[in-house]
Amino acid sequence: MGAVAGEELVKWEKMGGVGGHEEKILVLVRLRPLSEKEIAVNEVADWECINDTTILYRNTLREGSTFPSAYTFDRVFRGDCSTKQVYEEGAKEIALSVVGGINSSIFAYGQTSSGKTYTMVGITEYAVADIFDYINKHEERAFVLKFSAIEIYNEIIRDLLRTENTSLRLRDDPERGPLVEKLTEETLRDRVHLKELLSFCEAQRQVGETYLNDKSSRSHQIIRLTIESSAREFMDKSNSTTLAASVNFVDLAGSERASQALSAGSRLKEGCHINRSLLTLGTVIRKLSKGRQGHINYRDSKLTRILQPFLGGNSRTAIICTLSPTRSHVEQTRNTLLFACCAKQVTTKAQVNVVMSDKALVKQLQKEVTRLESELRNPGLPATNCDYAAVLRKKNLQIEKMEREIRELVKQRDLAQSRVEDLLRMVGNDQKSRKTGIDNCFNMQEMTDTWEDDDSISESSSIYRSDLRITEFNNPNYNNEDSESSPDSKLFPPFANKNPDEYCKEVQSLELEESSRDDLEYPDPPVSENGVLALPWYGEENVTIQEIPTPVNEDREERQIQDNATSSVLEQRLDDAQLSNDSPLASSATVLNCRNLKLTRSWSCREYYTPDKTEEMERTPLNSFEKFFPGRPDGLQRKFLPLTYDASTKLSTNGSPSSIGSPSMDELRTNNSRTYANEDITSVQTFVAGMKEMVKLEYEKQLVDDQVQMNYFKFEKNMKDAGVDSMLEVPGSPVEWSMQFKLQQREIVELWQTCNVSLFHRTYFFLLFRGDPTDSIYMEVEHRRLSFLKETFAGGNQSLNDDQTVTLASSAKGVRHERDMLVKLMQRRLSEEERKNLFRKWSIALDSKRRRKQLANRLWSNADMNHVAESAAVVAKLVRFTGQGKALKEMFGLSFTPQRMSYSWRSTRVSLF
Ligand SMILES: Nc1ncnc2c1ncn2[C@@H]1O[C@H](COP(=O)(O)OP(=O)(O)OP(=O)(O)O)[C@@H](O)[C@H]1O
Repeated sequence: MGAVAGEELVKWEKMGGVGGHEEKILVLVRLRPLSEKEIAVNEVADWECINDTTILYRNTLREGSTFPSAYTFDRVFRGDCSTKQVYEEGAKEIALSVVGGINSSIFAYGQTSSGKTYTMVGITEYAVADIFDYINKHEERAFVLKFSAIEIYNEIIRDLLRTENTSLRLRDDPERGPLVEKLTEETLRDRVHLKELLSFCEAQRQVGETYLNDKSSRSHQIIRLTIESSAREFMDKSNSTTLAASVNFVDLAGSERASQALSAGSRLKEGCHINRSLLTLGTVIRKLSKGRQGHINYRDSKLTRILQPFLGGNSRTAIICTLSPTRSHVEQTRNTLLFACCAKQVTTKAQVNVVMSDKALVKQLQKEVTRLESELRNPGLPATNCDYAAVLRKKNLQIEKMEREIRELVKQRDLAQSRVEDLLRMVGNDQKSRKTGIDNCFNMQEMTDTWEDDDSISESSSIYRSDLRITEFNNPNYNNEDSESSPDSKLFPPFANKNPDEYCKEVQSLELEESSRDDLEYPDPPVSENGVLALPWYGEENVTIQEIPTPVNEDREERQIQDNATSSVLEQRLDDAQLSNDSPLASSATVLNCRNLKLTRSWSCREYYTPDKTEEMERTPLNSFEKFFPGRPDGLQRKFLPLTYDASTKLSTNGSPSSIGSPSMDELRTNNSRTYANEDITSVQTFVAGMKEMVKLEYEKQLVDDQVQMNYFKFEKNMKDAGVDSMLEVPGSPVEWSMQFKLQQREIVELWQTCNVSLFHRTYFFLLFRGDPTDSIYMEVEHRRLSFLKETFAGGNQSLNDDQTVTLASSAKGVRHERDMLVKLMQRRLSEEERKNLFRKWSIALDSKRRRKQLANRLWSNADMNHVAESAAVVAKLVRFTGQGKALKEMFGLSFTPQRMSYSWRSTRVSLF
């Protein structure tokens, strides 16, 4: 035996020694034989150990039970096995770990009368005997054995070495774990002394007679033997160490059913406490078996608090589950087996507990004091070699910290940079949209190619083409009803009644492209195969629903912005432009040529440069605003109409309906000789000034990339100086911005309503700008634009839209036409069921007439926000608009005038909104 313990110690030291070693709890099952009493009443034994590890329930088939019939454990012992065998073949290895400085615990768990006490008494005796044998055989070591014993009776801790019935307190020691205060700890003199103490404890323990057990233990008993050992050779030496560990023999009280134990009175109360604490133990074991995740309720009972270190901590643990074989106890037996199954999964991490001698401790502390003193004397210098390691560690920590800071700063810089780019892009895209509108320069052939491909994937297609119709509805001769009967109207009703001389050219190309399509009535916008809305005015960030592709067949060389331009050229051009601002009649020669700008990252230029499509454009004198449009390359001049910006300007009207949508550069065209009289002109001027700063900054950004953040602040300042600060102000707190957004959104909705703005535009805008802080600038622009429009209409004036004037009446007519289109889209794009659902939702009687018309008329009919949201959802569904994409947002651009996004395709003008 001594050899076993010695080998055990060596093994444990090899396995990790002081560092600890994880292992599962050893689970043993012991089946007791039928008692005489049970045999007398013809009880049947339903359990059988079929081998050394498996126990079988024999009546599963008969009962048709859903419980498993066989259970496997580390070791099972049949009824005829002796306790000695159980000890030798199961618990011994664990119990004797204690002599090697490793804590160990042997539990007995099972229902009442299953044989726990019977087993534990034997196990304790054998273990103690082996321990003493070991001690006797290892005279080279000096051993000190201490004995203590407690019982937990009705949740009260009692010292079993004392006769008085005093309740002991339990406290948590930070180093030693749970401690029972004032517990008697006897130092053992010899084996006889231990036997006496064991007998004394047995006598002290609460035992009572129940129906199931004449001597039923009514408490949980924990006997602890603490063993300290030191090598005699080193005992008086400074480097002597002591191994110290405890072995716990735990005889739990047995779970019982009051009905079966026929307990009453104090027995019943005891039974309640026993069951409750065992339930907690079961819960703890179950949680531990799942890997110690979450809170483990050790503190729910004194038993689990005390056992905590032995259940999942620094201890080797064996649990002996004792079973009664009788059929009448089958349920309790199964519960015990389930507990055993959980216990099998629990791991503990035992370690060799080395205790330093006082002398060794003093010596080590003295060494530490010397080191600290030396450090104090030479604060800058490491006192010893080991200090170098400390200094190195410190430096490494500093380096790590600095690296973290650098990473953070880089992140901040990138953030600032992207913000600058966003702002520039917003301003730039506004220019782009204007430029696109003016220049008709995008590659419409590509567009056509893509939009021919797939109708099903076109998201906002109907808007695109529907707006084509809207534009053409500007023709006062157009008659919607008549168009139905016209063959041409099947293709493009808006064109049907146009004067052929006027429209023939415009329609021709569309007809050619569209004639093969089946559903030409509402042609879709350019969409690539992957669902990309191919609106080329986005250049690198081509307008997409899901993604942003690079335009196909892009003439890179032509688009490439010249890299050799200098800052002075840029400045000169800006000055020229400024000059032109002062002189509206400045010649086209002063137009900024973005190709000459050294703006390699200037999306505002290269994305629009498609000279091949604009060759026929005429060069005309430009107004100051146009001249400041940096995206215009040489040769892209086209015939500009005079800028009509003055709200008070009366223009001739042709009475053509037009819904008002997003602004375009077209409406900035005005007579060069016209004076800028109203305050909005100031906005344009300041915008121009801001643009100048923006271009400058773009240039600077390239030169001093690392100073992006500084440029950003400069940019902001310049824009502020230029009078557009309010538009660029980043909203304050999220709450503040949220409130501001909601307010502004409400006002915009009201203005849309007042100004008869295109329903499609409303839908797009409403779905795109949902309150992201970066939306603030778009919200502001939209608000200003609509306010201006409202004023214009209120003064009885007209606004110039494209080459047609827009009045409140014409806008209303445009909206009416949109509603007509929605009616048709409902028929085409919604199933009957979907339509019915919509009618129900919008309270339209299913048997009423012109239901689609009714619904279309209700959409966007008031400014209630719920109504608005629902209207937008319906329109979006009809036009297949998903409302995603930053690029789409940018499509709205920055503008200060009422305008439409107009694009031309060959000679055909197409309006987006
Ligand atoms: N393996 C066994 N072989 C023979 N007799 C046994 C065995 N196990 C238990 N017994 C007998 O069964 C009876 C009950 O045993 P024991 O008191 O140890 O049960 P227990 O589980 O401790 O019960 P309780 O929880 O009520 O204290 C005793 O008379 C005991 O001698």
